[in-house]
Amino acid sequence: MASSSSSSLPLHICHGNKLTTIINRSHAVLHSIAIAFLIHYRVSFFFQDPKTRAAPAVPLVFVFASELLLSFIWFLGRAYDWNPVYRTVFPERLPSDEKLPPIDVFICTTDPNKEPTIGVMNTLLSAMALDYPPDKLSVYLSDDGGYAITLHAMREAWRFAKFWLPFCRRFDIETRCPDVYFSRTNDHHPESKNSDFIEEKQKTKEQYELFKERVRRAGEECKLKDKDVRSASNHPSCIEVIQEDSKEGLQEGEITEIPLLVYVSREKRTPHLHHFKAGAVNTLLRVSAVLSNSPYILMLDCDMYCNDPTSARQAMCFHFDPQMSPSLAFVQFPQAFHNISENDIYDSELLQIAWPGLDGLKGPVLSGTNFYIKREALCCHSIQKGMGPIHFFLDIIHIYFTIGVQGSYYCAKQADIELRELKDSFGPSNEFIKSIQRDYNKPNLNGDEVSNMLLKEAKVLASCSYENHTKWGKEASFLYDAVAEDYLTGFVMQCNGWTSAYVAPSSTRRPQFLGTSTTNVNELLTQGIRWGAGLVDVAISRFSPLLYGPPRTSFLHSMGYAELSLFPLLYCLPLWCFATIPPLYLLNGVPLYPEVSDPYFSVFLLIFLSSLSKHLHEVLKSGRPIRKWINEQRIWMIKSVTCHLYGSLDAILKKLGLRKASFMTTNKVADDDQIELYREGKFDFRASTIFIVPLVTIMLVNLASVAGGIWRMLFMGGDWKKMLGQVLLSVYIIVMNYVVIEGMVIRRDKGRIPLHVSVLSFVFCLIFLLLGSLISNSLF
Ligand SMILES: O=c1ccn([C@@H]2O[C@H](COP(=O)(O)OP(=O)(O)O[C@H]3O[C@H](CO)[C@@H](O)[C@H](O)[C@H]3O)[C@@H](O)[C@H]2O)c(=O)[nH]1
Ligand SMILES: [Mn+2]
Repeated sequence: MASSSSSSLPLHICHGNKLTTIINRSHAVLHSIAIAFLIHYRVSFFFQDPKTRAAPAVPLVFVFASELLLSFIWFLGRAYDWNPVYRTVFPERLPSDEKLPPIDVFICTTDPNKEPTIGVMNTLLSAMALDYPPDKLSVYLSDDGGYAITLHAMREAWRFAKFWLPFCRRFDIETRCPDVYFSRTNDHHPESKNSDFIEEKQKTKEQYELFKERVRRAGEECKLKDKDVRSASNHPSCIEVIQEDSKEGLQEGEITEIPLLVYVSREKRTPHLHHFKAGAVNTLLRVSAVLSNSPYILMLDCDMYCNDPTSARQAMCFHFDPQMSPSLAFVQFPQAFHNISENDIYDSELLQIAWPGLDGLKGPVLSGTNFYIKREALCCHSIQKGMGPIHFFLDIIHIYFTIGVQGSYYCAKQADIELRELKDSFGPSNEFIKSIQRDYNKPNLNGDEVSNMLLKEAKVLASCSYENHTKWGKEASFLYDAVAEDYLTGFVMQCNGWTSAYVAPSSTRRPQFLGTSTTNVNELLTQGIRWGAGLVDVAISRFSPLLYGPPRTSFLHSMGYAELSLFPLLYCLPLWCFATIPPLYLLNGVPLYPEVSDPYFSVFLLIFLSSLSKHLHEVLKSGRPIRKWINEQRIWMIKSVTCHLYGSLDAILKKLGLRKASFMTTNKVADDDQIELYREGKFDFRASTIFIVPLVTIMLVNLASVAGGIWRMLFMGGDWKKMLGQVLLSVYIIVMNYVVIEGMVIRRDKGRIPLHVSVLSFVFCLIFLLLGSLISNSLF
């Protein structure tokens, strides 16, 4: 609990759920006992006389290893159940606007072909229209491709903002992303019948249409220009403060307060590593430090618009809490999406169990977007309490800069040493070093000398060689050691003593941010490779949570982080094993599980049902239907055997120096027939063969095994009691992934599985079963 400075009422409250915690902990105890029995059963098998064993040891080694891995990852995940907390905020209790601190908003974009410019501008406009004093808001757009269209569209967006912002403010509009607002057919605004409102709305809408048309036209012109002048991976830095070029559009005497708007395209040269989004954000961190230097930063992906304009005030409820604020690095809001269909076949709506779970331990994971972070925490990572040594150095630097050579010799010399140290960490820019100490500083950027000097400095800070031989990306700012820069940076900050908070919207509030999710198999799994690789990058790096976490952060907190970083790897191995080895032995009539009459059979069944029902409980508790549970199970299996395998491999190969890091940006453009398939709830199997072939092959292997197994029981005197475990496992796989069979043999539409993919998979399945049977028979 916290109390506001102006009243005794709390700005936010934090609550747990005792009953759920009791259920979770009891479940964990029972499940652990069952796992202990399982381990006992398997271990005693290996102590049996090899001549009298019912099954060969080799497949059982794989199966047992998989069972151990699954148990281990299950154990790590218990950290989320330990003490999940939920938070409620009361932004209306915040002190008056004058006391609110300034905020810089960072938005990243990289490729207008995958990230439509109008969408990016909508994100930008929604951020400019946040319910926050406009003079305390600065919006930066990082354009990693350096495209002329983006800069051009930004100037247009600025012009449109002169209509959009006053309209939103005057009528207190809730939906401040213009595209979403104007595409709604019914307006529930209390003044929707008021003629004044109708007129203003119509006028603003016309301006919006004009704005879109100008951007569209500019897009066509710029396409030609961009082609011959520059390339996305090779261009100089370009920084522009977008501001008034004419009085056009403004009525007599009308002044609109518009946040500072800055276009930043960092320099890119081919041999220089640019570190993708992390590199872009670090550039923004430096550039904004000399232009506005706000103590708080809101980070947004270009496809994540502000859906609740009060999110900044919600975040401030924590930053204004005197108890929490000194160590609080960031407030994270959930990643929710606007384009998810009702049946959500790709399980895009993230069930964020880890976030409240970690929030109750020390703080949730940083999710890359939708968070308000303290500049100091991001920039320096180390936590400075009161007059720590860094503050002392900074004070000396301050004296050095203010009194210069006339200062005492001692101070100057001491400052020299410290200045050199700071430059070693943060690079050679004096302006930047000064900004570390200086508070908020929004210069008047109206073409005067100061602004020219600052813009020149900003360009230096955005050059591709600026970070050479500094601590950028290594010890300060967004770290470069993993493609999941967000997860890694948040973890290291928390290991350095910072905390964080997670705020899901309460039932009466709207989601604070809404983004675009993947709506086809190819994008889903391509993104899954990057996420998988990014997380495993961390698991096998010097920051591996179980090794790096304790004693910097609690063991439970490290366990939670370890679960996230290890799950792609630790699920893909056992799932591949269960999808192939038990069915292969089922086909050959060799039991790998105890027979039905054996009491240990119930142990296996119990563990299986206990995991499923725990998951079902989580889904139902969050208010989702059973269908969500099925989707989650299915997508978990599909991702494990495809993208998480490739992602883990990618991370391992990078570690061995056999591959370079890459970041495939998600495509935010969807074509009509793809959207139609998605709305109908049909899988779009027009995806890379490397994704579909494993799925189809596994399905064929399991189908063949169940059919072969039943044949054996019926006609070859097989004992069903011994094989039931394997039959159940394969049937479960088949039932949960029925969509694959449907895509292979039933569907006739465009999104079905192409014949050649089925044929190729059939060949793989045949090879696996033949070779596998040969080997398994020779093992006896
Ligand atoms: O070289 C690059 C590559 C990407 N981006 C931007 O990074 C953002 C995220 O990229 P996207 O392709 O949309 O990836 P997602 O998988 O949707 O993003 C999720 O995963 C990322 C980590 O992989 C996080 O950084 C994001 O915040 C999180 O939303 C977008 O705004 C991009 O424009 C850059 O600025 N430069
Ligand atoms: Mn995205």
